[in-house]
Amino acid sequence: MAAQTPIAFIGGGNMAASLIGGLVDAGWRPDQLVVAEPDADRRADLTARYQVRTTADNAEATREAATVVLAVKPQVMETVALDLGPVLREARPLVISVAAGIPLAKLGAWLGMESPLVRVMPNTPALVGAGISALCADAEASAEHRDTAQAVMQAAGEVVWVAKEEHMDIVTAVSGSGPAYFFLILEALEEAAVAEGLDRETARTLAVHTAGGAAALARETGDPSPVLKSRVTSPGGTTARGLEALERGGLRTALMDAVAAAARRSRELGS
Ligand SMILES: NC(=O)C1=CN([C@@H]2O[C@H](COP(=O)(O)OP(=O)(O)OC[C@H]3O[C@@H](n4cnc5c(N)ncnc54)[C@H](OP(=O)(O)O)[C@@H]3O)[C@@H](O)[C@H]2O)C=CC1
Ligand SMILES: O=C(O)[C@@H]1CCC=N1
Repeated sequence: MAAQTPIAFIGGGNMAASLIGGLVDAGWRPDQLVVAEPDADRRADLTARYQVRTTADNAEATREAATVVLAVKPQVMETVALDLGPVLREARPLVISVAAGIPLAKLGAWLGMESPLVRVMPNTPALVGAGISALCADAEASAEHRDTAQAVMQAAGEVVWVAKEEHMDIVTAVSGSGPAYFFLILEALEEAAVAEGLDRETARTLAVHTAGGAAALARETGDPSPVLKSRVTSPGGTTARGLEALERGGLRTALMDAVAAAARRSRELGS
């Protein structure tokens, strides 16, 4: 049967919704997307927000698709993949998994097919076209499959290819989970400003624009982080005192621990 719906999402949770929002914003027509999701409220919400078609039936969504994005939790991936295997083996769409930790070989064994499979680690800024996705594919994936996966993910932001699949656990800990680290910093900065006497709206505006501005400066100049940091830090000034307090408080070590812990969890999810 000819593929009528280019992309089916299996699982319509937070990550799928972020990708769908990014794709629709980037010009994908809602009728090119279908979402299989067990929760009726969630299905209604996705249709209301993005006008995409939804179904509770994973196999039905899969049969129509040229590309299938597996966006369920790693803990339910085995069940979902074992169920969908026969349909996927017959329809032969490109399968993209966004699940943390699950290696391609394991997914392939559950599905009963080795290829075409692409493993992707996206992040939620995909919703506003500002995501970054790391991709890796097995040796069997053709250039066409890689190009298709890249085109889908590029609609939601930047992409990087990762040569060694084992590095996907580190990617997950840095850019997959990373938005949450920055949101924690934003939350703390906002609270601190309010505690010092600023109104909340002004505090939030300052915190969000400062984070966005710092990221834009790093991206557009390409200058190393220590150099950018030193340009903010006037000798004997305010920033030096602030940075001293952050180092004393262990922010650097805490971030290193966070990435190590998240990468460890990714490996656990895949074992
Ligand atoms: N959130 C993020 O920032 C990122 C997440 N990911 C990956 O994306 C995947 C989804 O994560 P996330 O969106 O956060 O999780 P969510 O729980 O928000 O989404 C998963 C969705 O899948 C649904 N679901 C459960 N069982 C099935 C099933 N058998 N068939 C179809 N759908 C099902 C869930 O429904 P119900 O709630 O009713 O169980 C839920 O709506 C994970 O593998 C995660 O590792 C990757 C990168 C970033
Ligand atoms: O928290 C998680 O497990 C997922 C993977 C990366 C971001 N969210």
